[in-house]
Amino acid sequence: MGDEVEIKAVETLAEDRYPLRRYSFSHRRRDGARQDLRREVYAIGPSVVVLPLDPRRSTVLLTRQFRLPAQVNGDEPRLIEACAGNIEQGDDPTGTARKEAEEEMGCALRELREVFALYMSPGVTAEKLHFFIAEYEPGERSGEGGGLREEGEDIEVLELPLAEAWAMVGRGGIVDAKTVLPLQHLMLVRGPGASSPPPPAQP
Ligand SMILES: Nc1nc2c(ncn2[C@@H]2O[C@H](COP(=O)(O)OP(=O)(O)O[C@H]3O[C@H](CO)[C@@H](O)[C@H](O)[C@@H]3O)[C@@H](O)[C@H]2O)c(=O)[nH]1
Ligand SMILES: [Mg+2]
Repeated sequence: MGDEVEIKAVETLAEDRYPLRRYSFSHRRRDGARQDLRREVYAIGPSVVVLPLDPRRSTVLLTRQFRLPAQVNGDEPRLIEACAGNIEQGDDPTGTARKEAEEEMGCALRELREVFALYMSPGVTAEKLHFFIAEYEPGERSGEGGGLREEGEDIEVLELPLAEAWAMVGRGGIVDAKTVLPLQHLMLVRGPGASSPPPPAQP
């Protein structure tokens, strides 16, 4: 990078859950000219996304929770999502994936495998998401899930056949990118799996 980017000033515009910072900087354009710019960055640290799969029945565990930005947009606000959470200082991605799966879905994870780490909105936020595929057993629950009530979480747990979850993406029933990506990954690497739907089961 060399002298391509020079940060000149950083202001914190807001600091509640995460800091919102304004950077004044100059950078070198491809034609060699220097340009001064100001950009705001929502300084969210790394997070995890975890999609648990029962490989025998080809089902996945998902969550449903209220999301204010969808409400503000006039969309259905109770979004179906893969379990996700921010990595707290001192924690690592794998530990956070296990903790979030327990808190949000009451799910004890077996095999846990990171498949990719992606920026979801790099024009706006520094947040990078570590995506995990995990395995779970339908009978093994560590708790009720639901999230942390004291933090305002009210999370419903859904168990769906992978093929049905993927069909919902096509119908617009799943509109969250961090959920579509691991579902698509599973469809690519293993296909829909079990051909007959599993019996209804509470995860
Ligand atoms: N006080 C306060 N609390 C907040 C705010 N926003 C969220 N929270 C609380 O902070 C916790 C966030 O829970 P996580 O499980 O860590 O995050 P998430 O809401 O599931 O969102 C995850 O996915 C997003 C992508 O879709 C990510 O952008 C996000 O960083 C995180 O990884 C929840 O208890 C929520 O109520 C806020 O503005 N103020
Ligand atoms: Mg969460």
